[in-house]
Formats: sequence, structure tokens, C-alpha cells
Amino acid sequence: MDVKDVSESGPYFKLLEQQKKTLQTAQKRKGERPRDAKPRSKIIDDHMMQSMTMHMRELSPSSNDNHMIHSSFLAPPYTPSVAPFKALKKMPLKDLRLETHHRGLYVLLRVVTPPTRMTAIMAVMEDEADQAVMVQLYQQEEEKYRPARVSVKKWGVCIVKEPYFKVMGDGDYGLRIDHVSDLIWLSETDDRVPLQWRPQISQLGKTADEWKSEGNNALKSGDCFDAAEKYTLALQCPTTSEEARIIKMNRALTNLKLRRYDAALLDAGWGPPDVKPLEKGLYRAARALYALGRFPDCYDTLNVLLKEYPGNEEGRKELSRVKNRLTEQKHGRYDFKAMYAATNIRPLDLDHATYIGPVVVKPAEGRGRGLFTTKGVKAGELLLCEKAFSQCYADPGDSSESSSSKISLLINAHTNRMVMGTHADLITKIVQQLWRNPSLAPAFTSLHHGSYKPVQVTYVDDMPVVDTFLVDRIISLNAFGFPLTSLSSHLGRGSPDDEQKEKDYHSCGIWVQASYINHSCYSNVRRSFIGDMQIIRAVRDIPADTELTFWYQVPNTEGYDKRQQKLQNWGFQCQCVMCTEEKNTPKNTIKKREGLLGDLKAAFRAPSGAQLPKVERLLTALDKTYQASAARVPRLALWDPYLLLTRMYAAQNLSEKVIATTLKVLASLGFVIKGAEMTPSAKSTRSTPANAAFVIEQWGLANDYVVEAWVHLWKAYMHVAPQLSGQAEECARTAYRICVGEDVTFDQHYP
Ligand SMILES: C[S@@+](CC[C@H](N)C(=O)[O-])C[C@H]1O[C@@H](n2cnc3c(N)ncnc32)[C@H](O)[C@@H]1O
Repeated sequence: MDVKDVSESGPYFKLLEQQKKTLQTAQKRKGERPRDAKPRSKIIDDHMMQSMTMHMRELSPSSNDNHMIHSSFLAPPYTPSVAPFKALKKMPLKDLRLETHHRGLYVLLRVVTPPTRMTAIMAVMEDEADQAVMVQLYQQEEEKYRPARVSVKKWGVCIVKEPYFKVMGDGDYGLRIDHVSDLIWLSETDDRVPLQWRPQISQLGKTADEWKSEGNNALKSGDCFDAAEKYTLALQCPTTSEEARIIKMNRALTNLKLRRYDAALLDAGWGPPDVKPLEKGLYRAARALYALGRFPDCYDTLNVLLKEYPGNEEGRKELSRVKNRLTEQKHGRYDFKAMYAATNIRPLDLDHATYIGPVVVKPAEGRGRGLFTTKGVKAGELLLCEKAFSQCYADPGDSSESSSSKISLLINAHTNRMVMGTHADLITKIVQQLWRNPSLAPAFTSLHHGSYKPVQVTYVDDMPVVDTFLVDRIISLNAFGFPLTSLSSHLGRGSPDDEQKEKDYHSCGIWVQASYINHSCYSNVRRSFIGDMQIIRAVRDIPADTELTFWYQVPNTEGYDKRQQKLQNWGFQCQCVMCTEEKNTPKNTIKKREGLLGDLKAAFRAPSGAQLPKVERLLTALDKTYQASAARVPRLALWDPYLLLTRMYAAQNLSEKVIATTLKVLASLGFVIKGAEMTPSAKSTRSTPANAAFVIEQWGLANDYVVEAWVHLWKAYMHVAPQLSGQAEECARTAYRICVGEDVTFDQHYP
């Protein structure tokens, strides 16, 4: 939804074709055992050379290529390994066959070179028979959170479950690991590490206390990964229950720092206590619960903490923070100004809770599931204000490696789709999120994934199974492109800086509840964004038990076929009244309409005012090309020229004309408004404002220009029918709220 799909654009299309060819050529070698594989020394030398070249490039002052577009290719989908380790058999590297997933088997490998990071982390690994292979590890944590050298340590030992051996991009052969759960790193004391690869004797036979001290030192020096590993080794040694509790408490802290909140909760001993809970345990559990968005649990835990340990000041601070979240969650009350201020902080991650208003997910006939109202709501009413499940914001003003999500072209030869933006980064981010915190998985994996058949197993050997291709599929069908704020898009609308507008939607994210909303061009809700909060408001009065819809792509005058093409990714054809009407309109009428639109454009280009009568004539003719009433089927070709005309009249202070044309803008968009025209009676009530009012019988389509239309009305009424101006101002405010998400900034921008 609003993501930059470039599948149809020429230069990119060639890349897709190339990628398909490469895959086809590789497929022809399926099952082959390559005879021309490089010898071990050559694989290592080539890798070291590449690593050095990359390092030199990084050191060179002109190396900042964050603004360059990178391409990422998605492999043909395959399911992650769900076999328990015990059910797998070891195989040597020499038996690997090309383009094959070696189901039922595993390889045991040791890292022999330092890693390099490209799209994947790459390192050369060997098996027990000294055979070497290049291994590509995809979807690993970003460098800023876990440097490649920490993820893939030289001499580290791992198991690759059901390995996938293939021809790589450069024509060499290698193992490709797309699913993080297919890779198991072994600790130095693991029985599966062969004797010849074991560390020196001194590493073995340490006591719990020794491991714990090492863990503490690692934590002090900031190496949380190492610390967590050491605490885990400590817990594998014999300890008293009290010692174990302390070690777990320390590991809870490292897990919090590593954003492994599920594990932190467990370590903190959260749950019904059988012994008096520790102060640190309660506090750390509360922080983990907050980070997981479990605000009521967090609130309860902090209350227990403060009851047991009333002097805990940090707990008290957290309590006040969580109370704010609960107010947002329960009542949908937000401090929107503070929300805007927080959009300047990087990384973008607003500290707000999700409000789910009077809506519920239910089956929607012919459209899977949908979101429905549980009660009648009014135009402008808040229905959802949702914190992103995950998002990658591409900050146009920040090119630093640490804070920018990379814009890349993600090429999926399997689905024939190419998207530009942060989609590739979002896959990695969500894979890692689910890997670290599997409790978050059900909300995400329940989202629509089309015909993709995911494995039914969620845990193997006590570890979560994360399917990269399921994540990609869900993102493809549910992700939203988003600007930093809809307000900035709203204010910049109509500006000639198309490039900036393009960039506005390079960022993408997942909002779970909003994902249940189906598409309609003639929709009844609209989404807007403030940072990573998505706000959904009713664009008209909606009765109870009505399905909510918004547009996945903004409908405009591109025509029926193009519009359906833009929806192709989601696998349905829109059957809204506008699409149905357009589909059934005779071709010659469409042609006539297009001709009139062309004439109108030319007329508008003429010097101001000179062509006004002609414009009016053309508009009347254009109006006549529509059959159904605009109240039932909005007339997409009309609102824009009427608005241009309004601006011209406004520039000449022709208030009555402004009112007449603005009402036509609104009528074209489907609004039904009674008593707003400048009839003689409206003029005569000029001095008696008491009960003067117009009635909006129906709100229409909610594009950004509706706000401008209401503002024109409001200002024009001030001159000729002041009794109506207050009401028009209120409508402008409501339209603004619908478009930008809030109205606290309305007066500042429309004084
Ligand atoms: C973001 S999901 C919306 C929620 C989805 N219906 C579900 O069951 O989870 C997008 C998918 O919903 C379905 N969908 C959305 N709008 C539709 C429409 N107007 N007609 C038919 N199917 C629609 C399509 O299958 C589409 O790929």
C-alpha cells in the first residue's frame, strides 16, 4: 500500500528478466555435484582479497554510498528446516549437490576466515574433512546491533540444518542460509563440537562462578552477546537455586539490552512467584513487558514492585510512563504535539501505545477477513491509532550508516515484483524481531499471506522457527509505505518536487490491525501517519457493523485498467461503484472524457481569466459524460478542474463564484450538501445567523484537496454569508483531521 512498485518500469524490468534467466540456468544444474569447485586455498584467498578490497573502499573518503541504490534478489522460496536435530544425519561437504535442499541432513562447519558483510554475511567455513565452502548468511542482525565479526566469529562452530547448496551470483558455489533458524551456533562446551575443534583445556571445567564473572566483565565492557553466552554457560554448571537466580537476573539485564524481551521476562522470573520476587527481577520484567507492548501487565508488575519495594524510584518513573500508555490504549487520547516532536528523534520509534477503537476483525465475504465497526461513528472520528509492529524509515536527510535504512531495489523473480525502498531491510528487521521475541510472531504470521503455504511448526528443539519467505510474503501483501508525517505530505501537495514525493513513500512498515482493512477506491476511512503511528479516521458517518475500507493506491483519472493493474499485487479487482461504473462506460465516452480533459488542461494554461467561459463550458460538457449521480458514483475527472477554477475565482475575490465552484468540487467527490448554495434566501439570512446552517447529508472521497475546498468555502462565506462560515471552518477542520490525523495544528496552517 503506497509502496514504490517499479515492476512495470523499463530499466528495472530488464534486471528482473536477467535474474529469471540466471535462476533458470542454475536450475538446469540441479542435483549436479560440481567438478570444477575451487580448491580450499583458492576459496580462502579469494574471500580474503574481496574482504580487503571492501575494507579499502570503506576507508576511502568517497566511500559513502548510502545514497546509491542497492539491488537485492530474493531466492526462490523454500521452507525452513523443522526437523529436530536428532532426526538429521551429518553429511560431508563433498556430497553437496547443486540447487538442492538437503532435507534430512546437516553439515557441521567451522569458520576459517573473518566474515565480510554485503547483503549477506559471507565467510569461508570448513568441515571435519578440511573441505571448504563459502557460506552466505542472510537476514542477520544489522551491523549496528551485531557486527558481522561478532555474529560469525573466526573458529566458531555451527550446524547448518538441511543445507541449500547453489550457484552463487558470481558463478562460484556456496551454501545459502535464508532462514536464521536453519543455523545453530555451538558453544565451546557443546558435545557436538568435534574434539579437534575444541578449545584449550583451560576453557573447559570452569565453575558457574567463573563463567558468571566472565559474563559480568563482558557486560561491563559492553559486549552483551558475549555476556549472555557466558551466563548461559554458567547456568549449565551445577549451582544452588539462589546462585542460579542471581545469574538469571544478570542475564535478564543483558537480554533487555539485546532486545530479547521474551528471554528477559523468563530470566527475571516473571509469573506467579513461588518465592518473594526480587526487586531487580520485577523491574526488569516490567521493562520487558513495556517493550513488548504489554502495558496492563507492565502496570500490574510495577504496582507489585512498588508495593514490595516502595523506595524504587525508577519503578515509579516507569509507572507514570506506563499510565500514559494505558490512557492512550483505553481512550485514544494522545498528545499529538509531543508525537510530532518525537518524529525528530532517530532511530524513529515513537513511545506510544496502540488504540483500537470501535472496530473488530470479522470475515468479509469474498475478501477474506476485514475490519468492521462495532458502533455507528461520525466523520473524522478516530478508529485506530496504531504503533508500527515494525518499520524501516529511510531518512532522506541522514546518510550515516548507523541510522539510515537502506533504499534498495528488491527483486523477486518468483512473484515478478520489484519494489524500491526499505522493503529488503524490513524483511531482515522482522525476521530478527521474531527470532528474538517469538511471542510477537502470532500477531504477525496471522496476517494475510495469499497462497504461500507456511510450515505449521513454530518451535523445534526449543528454538523458534522463522520463515523468511513467509515474512517477505506478508510484507508484500500488508506493508504500508509512509511519509515521516502526513502533515508534511499534505502541506507539500501540489508542489512540483515529485522526487521528494517519491521519497516520502520509500519507507515502509507493518501495522497489524490496519492490515485487516480491505481496499475500496470509494473508501470510508483514511490512513495518515505521524512517525511510526498510523492513524485511521472515518471519512464519513459510518453505521454500526459496516466494513471499513481504504484505498491501497489513490484512485485518480488513470482509467479502469491502469487502476486494476496497480492493485495486481494483491490479487483482486476492485468492484467499488467507481470502478464498476468506469468498467461499464462505453469506450467512446471514455475517449470523449479524455479529450475534454486535454482541452481543459490547455484552457487552464492560457493567461488567467482569458479562457474562463471556455473552461466553464468544457466542465459542463465533462459533467455530462457521467451517467450515474455523483452522489452515488464520484466523478474523478471533475473535482480537480473545478478546484483550479475555484482558485482563479478566489484570486479575483469573486466569493459567490468561489462558493458555487467549491460546492462542485465537493459534489464531484460524492459530497451531498444541502443549503450551502448562495440562493437569495441564503443571502437574506446574512444578518440572522441564529439557526442558519447547511446540512451535510453525505461526506465524499477524502483526498487532501477537500481541506482546501472547505477552506475556500469558509473564507468566501465570511464575505457573503457569514452565518455559514463557522460551520464551513469546522468542516475544514474535520477534513484536515481525516487527512493528517489530528487537528491541533490546523489553526497554525489554516489561520
Ligand atoms: C492487507 S490484506 C487485507 C486483509 C485480508 N482480507 C485478510 O483476510 O487478512 C490484503 C488482501 O485482502 C484481500 N482484499 C483486499 N481488498 C479486497 C477487495 N476489495 N476485494 C477482494 N479482496 C480484497 C486481497 O486478498 C488482498 O491481497
